Amino acid sequence: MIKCGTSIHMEKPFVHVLSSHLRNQKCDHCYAERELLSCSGCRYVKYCDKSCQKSAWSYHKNECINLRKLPSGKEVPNTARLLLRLITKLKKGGEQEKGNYDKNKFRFFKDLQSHYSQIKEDNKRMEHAVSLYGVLKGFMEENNLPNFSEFTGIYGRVVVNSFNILDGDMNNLGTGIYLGASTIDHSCEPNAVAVFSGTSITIRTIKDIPEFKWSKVRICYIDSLKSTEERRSALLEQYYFLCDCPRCNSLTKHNVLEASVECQKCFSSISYHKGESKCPSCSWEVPVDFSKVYFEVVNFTNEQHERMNTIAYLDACKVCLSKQKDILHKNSLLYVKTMDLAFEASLQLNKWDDALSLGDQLSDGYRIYYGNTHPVLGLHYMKLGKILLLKNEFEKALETLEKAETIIKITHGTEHEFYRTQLYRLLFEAKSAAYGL
Ligand SMILES: C[S@@+](CC[C@H](N)C(=O)[O-])C[C@H]1O[C@@H](n2cnc3c(N)ncnc32)[C@H](O)[C@@H]1O
Repeated sequence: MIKCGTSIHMEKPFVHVLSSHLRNQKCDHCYAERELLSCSGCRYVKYCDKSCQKSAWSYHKNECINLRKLPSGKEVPNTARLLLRLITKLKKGGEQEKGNYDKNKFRFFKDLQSHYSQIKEDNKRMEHAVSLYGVLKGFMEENNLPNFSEFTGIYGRVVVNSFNILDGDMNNLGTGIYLGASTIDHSCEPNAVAVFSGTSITIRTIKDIPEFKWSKVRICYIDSLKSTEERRSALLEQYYFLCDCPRCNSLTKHNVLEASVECQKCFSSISYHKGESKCPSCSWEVPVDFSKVYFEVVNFTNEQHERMNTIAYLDACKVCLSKQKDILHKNSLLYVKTMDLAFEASLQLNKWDDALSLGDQLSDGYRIYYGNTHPVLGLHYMKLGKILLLKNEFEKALETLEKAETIIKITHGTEHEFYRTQLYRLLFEAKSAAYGL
């Protein structure tokens, strides 16, 4: 038995690339945020010190020559840089590099799934591949560039096996390929999670795994705050498989709650979208004319969510929430998604009272859709704890931060920098203030 909160795999990236929007803030090699020195060759990438620059030279040297020619202010797409590094590495012996995922089990880059035939049939992906091939042609000598068919195989392996490299706060920092970790399949009800220290990946169990086998480890490839239909179509579109995990397959509590309405007598959930029209708890019957107002609310909310694709507006969220009141159940997906947007918007506006009341309810929604031991839930409690500290509500802050600690100890571990620096500091502050130390 492997207990939850165990690190079962650690690995450095086979290749990685820092997102270009962060190149003036973070070291291109270790992703640390310090004072940076530009590479004297290209002036495009920056490092925190000479040692990082030296370590990065093996994969930067080739791109450096090309980045020098780049007109100032022009950016190279992240995937193009990743591919450039990858192709160069494969040419220089990387094909023989093994990525272990167990003591005696390993894979080479060629062993990664490419979904070659599906990619060839996928117009969107083929357009992307053609445009990246064009960028690389401008960057590489022709004899170093694989032919287009070989390139499509490499491109397929990249899109199917890449990990988003995240910081402790779950902000996206870059993209990496990890040969060993890429063996792990997906489940919408995962038993493991990937966390990062700089560019290194760690896979940690978030549930106990009896009779541990690698083939039983599952991480979640996508955001869980989605309906079964949305998750399945995202996985099919991006990874070319139809998910048949327990959450997708059965009538689990999420499945029932996804599109549920609120019983107007006892506030239980009624799985209206799935055809239920009677409250399973008190037998209250949904009125016949209910569907008109239900679909009006659902359509209105969906339109607003689409408008808030890049930025959430607190006022718009509040209008949605007031329309949803007494119609959608508090744990229905659309309600939770609206709360999620409203919470983010209130943080952006420093509206702490709004954030606290939204955040409290949102915790329950997160527990349902992300599960009890997910980094998103741990970070959420941390955000609430910080606000409570700001508002001098020290005892509540401590209680909330302890909830964060219980989760982050499992998902990140106490050795993770995020725990040691950020969470530990907040806990110390809350304890000192709560006990008057
Ligand atoms: C990163 S790879 C995972 C390892 C892969 N199974 C392998 O053997 O290389 C991602 C691919 O694995 C397959 N896969 C992952 N999770 C799956 C699941 N739950 N059901 C079916 N196929 C899955 C899909 O083909 C997907 O594109």
